[in-house]
Amino acid sequence: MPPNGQSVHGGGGGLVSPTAAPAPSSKMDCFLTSVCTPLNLQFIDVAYRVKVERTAGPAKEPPGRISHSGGGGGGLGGVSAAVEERTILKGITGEARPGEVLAVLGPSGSGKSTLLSILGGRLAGRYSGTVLTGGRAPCRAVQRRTGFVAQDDILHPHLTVRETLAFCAMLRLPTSAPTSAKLAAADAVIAELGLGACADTIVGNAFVRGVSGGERKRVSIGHELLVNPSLLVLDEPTSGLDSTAASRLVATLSALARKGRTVVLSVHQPSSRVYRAFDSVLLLSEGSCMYYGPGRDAMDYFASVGFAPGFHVNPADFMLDLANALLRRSTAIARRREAASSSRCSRLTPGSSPPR
Ligand SMILES: Nc1ncnc2c1ncn2[C@@H]1O[C@H](COP(=O)(O)OP(=O)(O)OP(=O)(O)O)[C@@H](O)[C@H]1O
Repeated sequence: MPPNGQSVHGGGGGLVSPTAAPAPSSKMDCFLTSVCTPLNLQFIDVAYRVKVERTAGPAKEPPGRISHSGGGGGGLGGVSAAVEERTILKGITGEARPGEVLAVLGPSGSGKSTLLSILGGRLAGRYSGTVLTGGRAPCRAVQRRTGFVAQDDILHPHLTVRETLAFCAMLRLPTSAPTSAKLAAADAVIAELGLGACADTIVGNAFVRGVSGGERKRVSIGHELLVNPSLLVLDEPTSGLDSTAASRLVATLSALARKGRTVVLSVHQPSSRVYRAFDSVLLLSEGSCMYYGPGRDAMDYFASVGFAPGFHVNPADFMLDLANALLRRSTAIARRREAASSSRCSRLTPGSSPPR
């Protein structure tokens, strides 16, 4: 069911008809003010599968020797490769609303980045299910109003924060806009993200000392903020930050959301202070949704289905423990199944010694 009972258009990647959000009154309005067009994001039954090659075969050659088998069973050294399908996301449904922060939580490998890539329009046409922005399939105009902050940023280490954002403004804002307006947009973003104190410090990297980790993340967010996005998608924006810096960053993102933006972020292990800033939470475990709803209701939900912690815990820690426990259980079951099927296979392989 689509959230809020809204009508669903299309499927198979969710591209139906191109429809833009209402245009700003003048071309530069959207870049120089903090007002943006609200954009509701819905995702319905989103699944993502990949084909993975699984190599199997004798591989009994002495080390350092390459055997050239002439076809049949294919591959080097008689190693055969079987292609199998792996489901990374299994029917994920939810909604992110303007003015709110939706956090995607889950253990490593649970599918957070994949889901965010889909919601950020980076895997268009490669997933099944439906993604709707403003009730319709995402179009180019919506993509232009979507900011995507990847986990690993690429910033020039020798430019200052101001130079970085000014350079980005020159590249990303319309060519018709005057240079002074672009520089003003960069300054507006510096002010909005609280980067004033380090505006003239170089960004730096592992070899050149520059701004702090938290400031660096803000610069990456500033890159996207320059186009005043209605939808801001951030993959692990708090990774590598201490809890104070993480909390400050999430407070900034929350403030950006309160101005009418839709903010979706993934986070690995938030502190309880950070968790409180999330309006909605989606908990993933092995590509399945374990919980989707208001962050403040998550503990009550898990208590209602028989999982209540015996003492006061950070809700995020508790939810990740549950997701990890599920992961360990299903991994153990998969291993047992695999062991059972390989024992059956070896019984069937001609010439193989019987299993002991
Ligand atoms: N194209 C692909 N081919 C094969 N496996 C993939 C592909 N894309 C993702 N995966 C696998 O899907 C799983 C989910 O990956 P994803 O990066 O979304 O997880 P994550 O929750 O963001 O992890 P982390 O917190 O460690 O970044 C991982 O096991 C990953 O190896």
